[in-house]
Amino acid sequence: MNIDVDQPFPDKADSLLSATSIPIHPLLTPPLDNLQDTTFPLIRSDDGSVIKTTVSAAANATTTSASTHLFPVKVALLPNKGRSYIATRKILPNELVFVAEAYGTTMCDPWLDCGVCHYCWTSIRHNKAQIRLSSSGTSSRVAKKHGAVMVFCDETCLQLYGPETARMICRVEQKVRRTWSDTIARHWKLVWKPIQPLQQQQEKEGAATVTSSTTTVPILATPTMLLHYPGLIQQALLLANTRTAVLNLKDQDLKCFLDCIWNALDSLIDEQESIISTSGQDKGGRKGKKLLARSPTQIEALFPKLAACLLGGNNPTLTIASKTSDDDCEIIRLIADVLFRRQQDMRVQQKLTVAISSEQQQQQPASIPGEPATFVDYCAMQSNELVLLRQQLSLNVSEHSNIDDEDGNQQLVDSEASEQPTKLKYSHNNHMASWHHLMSILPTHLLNCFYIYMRLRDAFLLLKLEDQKNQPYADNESEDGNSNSNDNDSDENYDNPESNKFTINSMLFRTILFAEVANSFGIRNLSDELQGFAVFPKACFFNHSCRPNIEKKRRQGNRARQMEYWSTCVIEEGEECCISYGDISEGRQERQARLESMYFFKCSCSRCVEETEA
Ligand SMILES: C[S@@+](CC[C@H](N)C(=O)[O-])C[C@H]1O[C@@H](n2cnc3c(N)ncnc32)[C@H](O)[C@@H]1O
Repeated sequence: MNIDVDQPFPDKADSLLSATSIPIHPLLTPPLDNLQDTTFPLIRSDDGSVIKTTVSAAANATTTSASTHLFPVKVALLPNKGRSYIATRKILPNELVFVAEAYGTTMCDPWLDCGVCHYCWTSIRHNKAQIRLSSSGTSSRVAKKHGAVMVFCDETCLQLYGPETARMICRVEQKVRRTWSDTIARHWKLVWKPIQPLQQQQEKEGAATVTSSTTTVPILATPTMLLHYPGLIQQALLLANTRTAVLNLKDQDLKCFLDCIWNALDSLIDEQESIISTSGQDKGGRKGKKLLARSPTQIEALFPKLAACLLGGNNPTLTIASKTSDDDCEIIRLIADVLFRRQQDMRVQQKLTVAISSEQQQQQPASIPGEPATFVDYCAMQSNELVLLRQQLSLNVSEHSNIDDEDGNQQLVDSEASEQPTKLKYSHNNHMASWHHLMSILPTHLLNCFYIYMRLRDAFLLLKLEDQKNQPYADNESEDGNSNSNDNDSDENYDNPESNKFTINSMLFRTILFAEVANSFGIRNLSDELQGFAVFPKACFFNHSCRPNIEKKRRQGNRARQMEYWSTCVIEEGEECCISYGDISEGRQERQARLESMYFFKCSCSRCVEETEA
């Protein structure tokens, strides 16, 4: 697999954080208080109890910046393995070398309301604090059974988790869990309103070309036009129009191909959403007047209809009123959790920017090991989007070989794809034919990602409308219905701040989703049952070894949201510190096959190298 592990997403982090000015809820990120009452290094006896505390001179000397120097590991770049933790000094057996805090977490459905705390994942014994939203208004049996509920040991755990985040996740869940209505969606007519005809725009701005790493591709649209779906669909098809061609794309081109498709999907969704929310413009054509011309039932049917129209024809497993999949809800909860925590980070960042002068800011280290993770750390994790797509494509490229011609040459199934840009006439139907061709060459897993994204966008739209209904322009409209606002008002002035929290685009969605893939840790109880999963961005630099020298353990009590990393043997200074990703008792071939299919890499640990040589 040819993914560039040395250059994952980090460059995106800053732009994602600053991209929007979404208001955020209060800071509720728990402090890593364990660091204050723990002296390092800890030495653990064989039975697990801490028997000896020897504080090294180096650790003693650094009393100022809490965790910076406490952990005897640092991130280094290793050949063929990307980033990894290495020891900064000799580590003795049974030392606690690292503690990581979970950032995004989600509970598996069966555990939602069965006495496991959403914050610390331990069984709730005594008190119980709950965030529960009424399940009224939803006809889903699943929603009625579970409702939208999150339970916590007590107020402390709830506060540490964040009551606002919990409430918002419950609201999202409630919307996601309702069944999409087949009947209403069937009668709902989508209105396709091109923002600007393609040909007109091209004539005005002239055609251009872009050089990808393999080919020179004519750009069918200028940068402004790239925001609209016809140009994006054409662009993607010019890069690859068969499964084999997609599989053969170099990483950079494959990313470009995916960007085009996701942006086209965004454009198609945005167009429909904007028709719904701006069709009631006032006489002056003022933007942002959310006078809804559609009935709530029609609005509810928008996304089911869109999903059927954009994905249905090519995904036999998808029907309009697809049953709520528990798996979908689990990942949606995780994405919502990360999204809302990102907003907390933005609040903190804003505060920091005010409090710290720019000179001081330059002195701040980018990321301190052991400090609570932020969205920037989340983005720094390796994204597995490309490698996952390649895996899924190669799995079923042979099943769909009829899409390629007999010689394996690329075949333009859709005649429009071969047309010259200047001859193109704007026709929504033509573009939809190209779109459906694109969908037909993508693996089902990617269509499912689109589906999850649409369910999330749908839930967010409904929540925004719900909030708007509760606060209908009270501040902006006088009794006679005329606006009191001046012309400089931005769109945001019409929005309720709460609604602004329900904002996502495909870039953010992909960043969160594909960093989670193969980077999250399963959360298990003492009986080894999977309760949920969580992402520990700072622990994600522990590479795998089939002969690990680090063992991970969940902390106990209400620190169970933290993961501890203990040495299992002597680790010399500069040596790589590795955990094992799952079972290592199998033979070499089984181990390697599992690692490749689950984590997308060929293991190059010392044991695998030795066994291969032998
Ligand atoms: C959780 S990440 C670990 C951090 C990663 N090295 C990075 O730079 O972000 C897992 C990825 O690290 C690489 N990796 C981990 N263990 C490895 C090993 N034993 N051999 C080769 N690559 C490994 C693989 O690319 C794998 O997908």
